[in-house]
Amino acid sequence: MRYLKLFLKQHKGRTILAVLLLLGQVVGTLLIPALVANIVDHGILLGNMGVVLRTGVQMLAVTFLAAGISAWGSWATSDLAALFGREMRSLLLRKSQELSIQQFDAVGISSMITRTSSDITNLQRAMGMVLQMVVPAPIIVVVSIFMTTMVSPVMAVIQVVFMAILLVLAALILKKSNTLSRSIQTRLDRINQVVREAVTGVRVIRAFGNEAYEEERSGRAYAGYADNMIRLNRLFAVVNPVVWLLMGALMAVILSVGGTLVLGGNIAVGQITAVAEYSTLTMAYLIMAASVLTTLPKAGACLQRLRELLDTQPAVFDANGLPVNTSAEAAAAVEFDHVTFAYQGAEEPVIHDLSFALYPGQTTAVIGSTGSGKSTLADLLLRLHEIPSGRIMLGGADLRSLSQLEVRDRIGCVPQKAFLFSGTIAENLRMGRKDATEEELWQALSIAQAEDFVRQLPMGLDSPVSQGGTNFSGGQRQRLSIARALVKKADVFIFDDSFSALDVKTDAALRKALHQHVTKPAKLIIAQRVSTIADADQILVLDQGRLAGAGTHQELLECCPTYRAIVDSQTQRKEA
Ligand SMILES: Nc1ncnc2c1ncn2[C@@H]1O[C@H](COP(=O)(O)OP(=O)(O)OP(=O)(O)O)[C@@H](O)[C@H]1O
Repeated sequence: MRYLKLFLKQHKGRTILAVLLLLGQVVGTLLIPALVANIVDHGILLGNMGVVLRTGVQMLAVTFLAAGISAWGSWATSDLAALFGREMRSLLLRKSQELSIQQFDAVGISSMITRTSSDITNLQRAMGMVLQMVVPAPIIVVVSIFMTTMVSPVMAVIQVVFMAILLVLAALILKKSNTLSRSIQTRLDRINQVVREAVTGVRVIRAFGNEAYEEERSGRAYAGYADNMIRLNRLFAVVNPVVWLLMGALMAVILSVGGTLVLGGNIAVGQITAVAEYSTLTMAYLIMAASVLTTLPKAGACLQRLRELLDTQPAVFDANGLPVNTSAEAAAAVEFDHVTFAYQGAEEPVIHDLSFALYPGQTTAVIGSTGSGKSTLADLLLRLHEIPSGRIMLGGADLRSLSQLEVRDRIGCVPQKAFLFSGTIAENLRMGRKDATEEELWQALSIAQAEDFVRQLPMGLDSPVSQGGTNFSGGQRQRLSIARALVKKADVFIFDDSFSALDVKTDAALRKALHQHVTKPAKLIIAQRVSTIADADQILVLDQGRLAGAGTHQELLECCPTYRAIVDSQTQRKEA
């Protein structure tokens, strides 16, 4: 609700305009029955043609005016609702960028997509309908009851009784639909998840002949959703007949009582017509309002899911105002100082008391068995997680005293999974630096050993990249993602297992080019292949998050059993 209130406050002008237009529409609607009573009682019954014509023209004018205002009102409310949707989506996107990787993973990609698409669409729709159908209802009800009381208090009581029955019915349905509506969005999350997995994992599914299992799994997700929807629709299926029944009954009672009053000479015929119209109007607006209200639990559940996310405090945040404690004599580009880190819920830290430094112009390699914490190390340097103990210095400044933007601006990273965005090659390369010239892009491609294949593409730098970069091979994707990082003018480059999809020759050529052309920044190469890292200035050997050794290839061969074991395992594999 807070976000809704905030939005309405921020867009006070538009909100007031929408409400005023709705009021205009209501006034127009309420004027018609009064004019009808006038035309019947003072025109038709008295045979006064002048009144009939004048009132007829007035009715036409009011109808046209009300229709115009109503159209403008609908446009204004739809506009407001669309703006609300847009702002909520922006807020959500901003928040998803602020959350730490662990917090993001806890929400899940599928749920994030459902929240950004379906949840906000539901809210947007609900907002438009509330403004158009719920807000006018109380005014119509009050004015109708007042006007009916003026004609006959008995008929006003009849109106109130029928309204009460309708409201009780709506409340019962609302209560029942509440639980169902809440679980629908969660089931939609599940559908999103299975469909996403089935689509992105289509190759694996086919390779393993798992189509039947996937079909069964998605079938279960669809059935769960459909089951809930069917139950909800069944509930609403009784609403229409009951409503028509109530309307019919109300008309019958109003006309019978009204007829008796006319025959008794207590009221005029036209007044019954007006009361009948007021009753129809009131019931119609109440029904519309009630039908909107029945959708509110679903919108409420959506709002709750969005609030959960928007209210989450990012685990990693910028320490605004903290002095940047740069030590002037810092020689290291990066320094890990007794860093320990554990994932949430894990019993053991994944990084234990780790200390090392990266120096400008030097290449540091990290090697270790799978799961030894190599990628986590890179993530910590990018400040994707907050460290509970120790400190990481970037250019002599504690990472925590720098803004996340600055940290990521000074680091060029090639993640383990080469991911490209849909667009063109040039657009992907310019992600790190918008103003990079074509010459700089070609230079980065050349170092990344990607120049040849890009030059062979008919559209060169403007060649299209499909979502995730699936129109390129694994090795091409990796080289493009290396080039993308190199376009950035960074102090530190991280290559997280980025050479694994390259053949040994390309791997060697790439490292040679890096050595020749990327001379000033510090380079951190995470790798599995000893051949990739053997010529590094410094090699760090990780073993279950602990530093098992540090030194050059030769030094480690002599004094680090873990490194020797890795080297032996790879040489034996080659010999075998
Ligand atoms: N988001 C996460 N939540 C919980 N545990 C995680 C998460 N990411 C990694 N881990 C755990 O942390 C440990 C280290 O993972 P990490 O990815 O850093 O290893 P790695 O050395 O890079 O492995 P690989 O060479 O296979 O890429 C693993 O045991 C892994 O299960």
